[in-house]
Amino acid sequence: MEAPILIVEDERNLRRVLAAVLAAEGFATSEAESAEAALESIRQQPPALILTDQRLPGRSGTDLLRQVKSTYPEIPVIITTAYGEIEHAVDAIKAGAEHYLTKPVDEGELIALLRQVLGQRGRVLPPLRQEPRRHGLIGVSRAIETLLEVIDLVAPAPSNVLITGESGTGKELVARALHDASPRAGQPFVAFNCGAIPLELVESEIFGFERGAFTGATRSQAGKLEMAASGTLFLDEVGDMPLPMQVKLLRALQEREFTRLGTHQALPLQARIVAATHIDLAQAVNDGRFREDLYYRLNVIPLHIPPLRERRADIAPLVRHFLAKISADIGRSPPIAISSDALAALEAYDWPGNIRQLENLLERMIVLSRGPEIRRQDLPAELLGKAGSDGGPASPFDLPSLERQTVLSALEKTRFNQSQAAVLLGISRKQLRTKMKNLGLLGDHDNDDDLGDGD
Ligand SMILES: Nc1ncnc2c1ncn2[C@@H]1O[C@H](COP(=O)(O)OP(=O)(O)OP(=O)(O)O)[C@@H](O)[C@H]1O
Repeated sequence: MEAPILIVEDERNLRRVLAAVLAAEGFATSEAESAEAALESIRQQPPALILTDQRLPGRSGTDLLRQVKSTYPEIPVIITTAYGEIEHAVDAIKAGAEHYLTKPVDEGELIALLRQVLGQRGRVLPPLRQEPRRHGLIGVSRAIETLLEVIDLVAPAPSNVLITGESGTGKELVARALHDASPRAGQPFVAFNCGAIPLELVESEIFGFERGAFTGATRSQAGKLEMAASGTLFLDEVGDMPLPMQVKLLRALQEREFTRLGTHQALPLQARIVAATHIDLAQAVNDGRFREDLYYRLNVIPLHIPPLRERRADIAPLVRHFLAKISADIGRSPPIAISSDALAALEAYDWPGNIRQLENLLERMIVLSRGPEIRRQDLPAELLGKAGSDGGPASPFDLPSLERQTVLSALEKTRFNQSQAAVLLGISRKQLRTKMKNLGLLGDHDNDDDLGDGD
């Protein structure tokens, strides 16, 4: 589950209001009424971000900030100060706060700032609020319209769904949409990438384990199935699930119960399973790499998302959506525009990495661009086809993008767990951190110890 935003505020009503505002925007929250309570809460569950009032009983918000920065330097902190106490805000920024907000806090400003700070750290952000029926899925193509209709149709059913589509086509987004449109919306949505980690870990991650179940199991832990409760368990890259684990998952689905490793006590399986794969699972069944019986269990309702090149009508609305969203996330106002010939080039390109590639490219261009709009000549050569690669001046966006995208995508797939991302990339965690540093994905103050991992 996503790490929460920790709200530290001694005024109970204000704290509850802030929590409600953030929850309505889709953020998980936790609360503390003092610096001491906050430190305890951080020890138990490191938050994605801390939003703390400067004025607290006992130790101040700035004291809390200093303490957090010395032990958990990667956790961003936003301080709220009373109007007229700007000197506290200055102290806080000097002590390492990412930002400050003056009270009364403007809700829109707070949300925009949170999205910006968390987005910069690569956190998964809740989708921007959209008209309800579109579930955050941008697009005007027939394919998207059909997808939306099917989502509304199948969301209420308990049946398992198998989402297929190339990498970056929006499988996880669709899985979340299915969850949000279902009666399970109030329950957790838990995502798990089956391809990211070795067999022993897949099993303990999905089923959980009891203390002493294996060497190193120093405490009991609930698995993803248990965490999903009556919500949705999203099994990404299910085609990569090791065969022995497929057998165990099948048994759990058939018997509607499972056990944590190291115990015989059965727990009921209540979650809906939404699985996704970018490989041809039917082919994997033929090749003996995927169990046929499990395939049928998961594929009760198949949902296919076509690649972007087969629905080019969606490119322009997606570009407009990302230009506005990314500009807002990085605090760029007015949002950056795009020239019509640049847009035409984007519409003509084949997008092997689909929407994720489009989103990443636009982000890079917005961050690096100084002008008011993205022009055709700013686009990377590979996007302009042969005409672009004629030895003209190198585009400023032609950075070592492939490596960056590979690293980012591994991190995204593992929800920013660096150890798992390193396994995925086949390099050591240390090598990964060096790469991240070189690619500007790690701040200078990011520690080299184990605290660097995401949730
Ligand atoms: N129709 C859409 N409208 C808006 N954003 C989209 C759409 N489709 C995908 N995206 C965005 O594109 C990015 C990639 O989507 P997502 O992670 O869901 O893809 P995926 O198919 O699960 O990828 P992978 O197979 O690599 O895990 C996300 O940031 C997602 O929000």
